[in-house]
Amino acid sequence: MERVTPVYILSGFLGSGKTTLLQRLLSYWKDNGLRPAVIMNELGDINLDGLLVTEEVPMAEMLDGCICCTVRGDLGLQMSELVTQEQPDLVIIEATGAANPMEIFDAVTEVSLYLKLEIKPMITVVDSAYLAELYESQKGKTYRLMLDQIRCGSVLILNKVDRISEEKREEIRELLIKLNPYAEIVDAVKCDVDLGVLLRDKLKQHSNGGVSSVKEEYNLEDDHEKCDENCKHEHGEGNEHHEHDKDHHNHPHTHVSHNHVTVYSHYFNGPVDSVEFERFIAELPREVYRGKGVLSFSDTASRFLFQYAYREADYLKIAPQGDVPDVAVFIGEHFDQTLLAQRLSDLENKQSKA
Ligand SMILES: Nc1nc2c(ncn2[C@@H]2O[C@H](COP(=O)(O)OP(=O)(O)OP(=O)(O)O)[C@@H](O)[C@H]2O)c(=O)[nH]1
Repeated sequence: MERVTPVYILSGFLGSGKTTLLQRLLSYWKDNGLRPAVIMNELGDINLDGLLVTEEVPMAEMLDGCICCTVRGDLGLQMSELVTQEQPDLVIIEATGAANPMEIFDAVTEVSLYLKLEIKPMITVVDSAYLAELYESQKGKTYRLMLDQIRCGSVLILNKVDRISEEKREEIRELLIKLNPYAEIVDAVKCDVDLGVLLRDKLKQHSNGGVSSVKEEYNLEDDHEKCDENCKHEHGEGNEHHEHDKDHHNHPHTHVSHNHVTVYSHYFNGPVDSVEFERFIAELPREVYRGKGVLSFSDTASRFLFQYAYREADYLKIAPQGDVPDVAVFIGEHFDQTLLAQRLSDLENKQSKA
């Protein structure tokens, strides 16, 4: 009998903790004798999150665009290569934090028309601190996207509760219940949740979902028009996304646009001073809400994976395999990319003169 491959989808805003959860899920499945495969989608042209996934996990990359619109057409090919060549026990898709969740469901459902897939209900990771802030003003595209991601999740991981008060946590929990009364809500720090319970009980009840049943269950409107609008915008005149050189080693600065979302990648010519870089990160404009990269610092021998999410920075020592350039990717809404480029070039120049 032809095997059916379960597909899990991880949704959640940029920097909410999807990769953190992915790492936990992969170890859990491995400990339980299963062989998962991963599809990673990144808005930028480099897969930095993939550096955190061990080499034995088969992985397909969908870079330089969003699974819900610009690179949507690649999903079928990536999925079919993974499923036929690797024959994994399951596939997990980490969408970009900017992805419209209904469009991801639609894209996976299209693929399931010709590949035997069991589409598992969506897991949405919620950045409780960021949501708490946006809830105050209750406006903006980021806020609306977060709400859509919450409405589509069957399990909502209320992550980063270490960053909010007990009182706020209750407020946000109530908001989640109001937005999505069907979902299981699990509070977490660093997505540390009981995965046995999550996968065995909480996700089981909605399995065999797929886009139509999820839509019926949650009474969701079809968002196609909205996405088409995004796509038109992306393919419109003057969009650098289709013009830039795919070979990042020859092209130091790239930028794409996911409607309101701006991505800027900076490839470094050499090491920079760690203190100066930390200062640069601390002074990032508020419109930049996500940053990640691999860096060599002139004042330390190691290389670092740096993370910046909702004004919190984190540096992890790494020794990446293969040819990984020094790069920093910044994601935000309408921020001034030339200013960032200038400041980073200044850091590089200062270093080369030192
Ligand atoms: N304070 C705090 N930080 C967290 C928590 N969970 C994750 N982080 C940090 O948040 C940053 C982003 O986490 P990721 O797991 O990479 O987030 P993501 O959703 O995969 O990010 P994108 O792929 O860019 O959308 C990292 O520096 C994590 O260490 C948490 O519960 N509390």
